[in-house]
Amino acid sequence: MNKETLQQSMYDLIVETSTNLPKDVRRAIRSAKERENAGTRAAMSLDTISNNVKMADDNVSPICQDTGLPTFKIKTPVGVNQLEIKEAIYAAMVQATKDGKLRPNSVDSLTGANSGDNLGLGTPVIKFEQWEEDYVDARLILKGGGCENKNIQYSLPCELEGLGRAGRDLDGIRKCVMHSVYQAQGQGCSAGFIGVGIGGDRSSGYDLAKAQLFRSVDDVNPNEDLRKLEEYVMENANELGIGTMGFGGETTLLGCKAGVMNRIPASFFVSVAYNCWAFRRLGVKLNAEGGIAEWLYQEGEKIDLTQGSEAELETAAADAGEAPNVVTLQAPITEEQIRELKVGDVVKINGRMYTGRDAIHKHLSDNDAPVDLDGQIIYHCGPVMLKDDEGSWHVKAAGPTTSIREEPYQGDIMKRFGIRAVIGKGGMGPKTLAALKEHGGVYLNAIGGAAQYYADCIKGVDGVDLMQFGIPEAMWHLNVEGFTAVVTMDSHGNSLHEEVDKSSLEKLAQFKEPVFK
Ligand SMILES: O=C(O)C[C@H](O)C(=O)O
Ligand code: SF4
Repeated sequence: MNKETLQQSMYDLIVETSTNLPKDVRRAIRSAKERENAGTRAAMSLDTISNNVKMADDNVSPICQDTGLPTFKIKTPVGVNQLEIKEAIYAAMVQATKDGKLRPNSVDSLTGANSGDNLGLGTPVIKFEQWEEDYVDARLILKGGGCENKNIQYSLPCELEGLGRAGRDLDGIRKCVMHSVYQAQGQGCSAGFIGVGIGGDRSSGYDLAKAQLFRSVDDVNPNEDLRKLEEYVMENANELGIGTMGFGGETTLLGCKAGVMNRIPASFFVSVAYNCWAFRRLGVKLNAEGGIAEWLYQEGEKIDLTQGSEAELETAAADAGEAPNVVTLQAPITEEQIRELKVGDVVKINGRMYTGRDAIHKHLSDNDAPVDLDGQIIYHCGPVMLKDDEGSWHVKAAGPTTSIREEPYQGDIMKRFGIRAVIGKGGMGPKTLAALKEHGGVYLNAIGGAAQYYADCIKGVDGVDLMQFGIPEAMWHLNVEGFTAVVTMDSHGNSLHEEVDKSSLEKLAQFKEPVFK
């Protein structure tokens, strides 16, 4: 294979995967849109997601700012030099990072240092397999961290909330899979896709689960039992009412694929890999020179998800038929302004906000803030940023990150620094809810994965602090216009997340009775 050609193919695979949602995934999202009633929060979120998918495609920019842990699966004929392919992938990763198609995402687990180019111990993941065909098949998945954190592994038999005993049989497996969807709530940017691995050990079980994510969304499982399981889960998981982003709604799951392998007598694992709606996985067949001969997962027409969608965030109703209260906020915000906000209100933000995620929250818990945060807004976000030749920073992608990781710190930090609003996704827990009430704060849920949509609202980067934490973790000072999010936790003790969790658990309990005997 020609070195340059191969490297270009790997680069194209990375860029396409990051920026262009596959056709099978688009089909699944379109069906979800068709099921949601116009005017609901779920329909509104799906419209934002649809716009975002189109913007990413048009701008050739990341669909979601979290370009994940890139995982390559490569099948090679006997005699092909796998080391050459590895080198080409490494070089393509570095280039794609420089070009803002990937976020620098490889972090030293002990020191926290970001390698800056996506290379490092264990990153990217490249798995090779030999096969009898005479061409190379290269596939890539960019699976982000929020959904990865919602993966779950069950060891049968076990007791499950809502569902009771899950035994060592197909019905026990069914219960685990239903539970896996419930426990993810909106935090993995639902509606999601799940890969289920039945059997194996703890590591091969997860590998099998993840391998299912390389199946086409609309294929049919050739194993009769697994086909029934997949169909059952698709039909019933959507009854849980978790909905897009966990806002409640008709579609919670967009795909379910299960695979099976043998186990040893003592172990019986059911492993579930959860993937967000931003299901970025593509593949190519290579020719003898290393050029792209064919793209995979691209059968059928390419759906423009924005076609036929009209609802905008601000016109969407909190409940069908009822227009939401739309409030414009500009920092510094007063306690009175915050106390007026209620769950379901739509907020449009103009002016300044500061990004802060994991490293910043830990830092602020025992250090002073680099800026005055009194009355200010914190955005849980790790953007993709590029510096131009003049040294100015530009936002390439900037959606929210999962807020629950900041639960141990958030309440204390808000009170200590006088922060009035935090924006993120997936909601937060009781400690933050109590702090919002006591201090007069609000939690705003942005649409997870809508990184282009939000990047477009950011009109300028006014500064940056704590760059030592790396690009995704630094505190960026952003100037925004019309940045839209929904109040999901208010200062009166109300939490939409708590409500949806409670009602979905009640619904989960309806699936307690045996189905597969
Ligand atoms: O790291 C991020 O930017 C987001 C992450 O994928 C998440 O879902 O929390
Ligand atoms: S922010 Fe949401 S859409 Fe993006 S990688 Fe994380 S889970 Fe996926």
